[in-house]
Amino acid sequence: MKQLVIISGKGGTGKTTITAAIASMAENAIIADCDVDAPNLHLVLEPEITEASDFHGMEIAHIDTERCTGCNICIENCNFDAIYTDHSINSCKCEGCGVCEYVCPENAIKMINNPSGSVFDSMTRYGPMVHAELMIGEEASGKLVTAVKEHASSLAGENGAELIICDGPPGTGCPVIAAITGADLALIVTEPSLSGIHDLERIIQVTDHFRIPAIVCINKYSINEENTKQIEISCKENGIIVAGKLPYDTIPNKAMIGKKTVIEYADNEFSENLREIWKTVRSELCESP
Ligand SMILES: Nc1ncnc2c1ncn2[C@@H]1O[C@H](COP(=O)(O)OP(=O)(O)OP(=O)(O)O)[C@@H](O)[C@H]1O
Ligand code: SF4
Ligand code: SF4
Repeated sequence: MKQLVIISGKGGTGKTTITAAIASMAENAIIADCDVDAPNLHLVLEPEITEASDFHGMEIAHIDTERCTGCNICIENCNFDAIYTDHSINSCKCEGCGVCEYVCPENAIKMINNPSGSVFDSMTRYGPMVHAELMIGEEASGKLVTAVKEHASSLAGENGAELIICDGPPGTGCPVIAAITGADLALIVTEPSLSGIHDLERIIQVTDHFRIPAIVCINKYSINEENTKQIEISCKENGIIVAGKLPYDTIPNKAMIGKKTVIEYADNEFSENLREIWKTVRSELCESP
């Protein structure tokens, strides 16, 4: 079984548009929305949830009021002002450091699991999908990405799937690292804006560092053909394959509004370009060790 992750560095370059299109062309695949901070693949693929499970990001403190003598040592030692004067915990402020549990002379504090999101196993018209949501204000999205990928792997095992397609998060931080971990290939969707080029360089440093083979797709290339050329030259110099280019077009927006993938929405040059990109991605996946 192979794992493809679609990432970009810069947000809004078209990862989800391209992931949804690939999901509609791939066969025998599991789709995983690893953009857990701002998931939107479900808007196009309209999954029906078959199972929901709680996600516990990090532990937070809990005070047993029966044991507590009110000495305030915990309040004095909490660096996050997370303990109220009535010795209850502000769950939004608690960082789960465990200092209060350590200093409490009455052993009145325990660290407990804090539900901070959900993972959903679902079914779409293109096969099983895993997605997730974080509760408002919750962090630990890297751990939630890992949970989504674990669910996707076990669904892949149950269904005998040959491929997991992960829509990755933007950026280069912890959630991205969680998303690319174990991937056989990263498809980097970039755009020829200055920030797109800058973030392309940064995300390639990340994939290089973790030794994940990467190829590039230049989306919205027509917004700046000079910069597009620059990206192509730089990829060539660095031995990175450019799987294809897509022009700026109204099709992706119209398709998204109609809850369709670009492949479902249009049968024209734009969708043909996407089919060619998928062919290249598939052959690179087959060649990955
Ligand atoms: N080739 C294109 N031409 C014009 N608009 C496009 C093109 N590709 C994508 N878009 C539009 O750009 C916007 C962002 O696309 P999309 O949501 O796929 O990006 P993303 O990288 O997944 O974003 P995020 O970082 O927020 O997850 C959407 O409105 C989409 O319709
Ligand atoms: S340190 Fe322990 S006993 Fe003291 S106020 Fe905090 S919870 Fe209560
Ligand atoms: S676990 Fe850390 S952050 Fe949370 S209440 Fe205790 S001392 Fe404060």
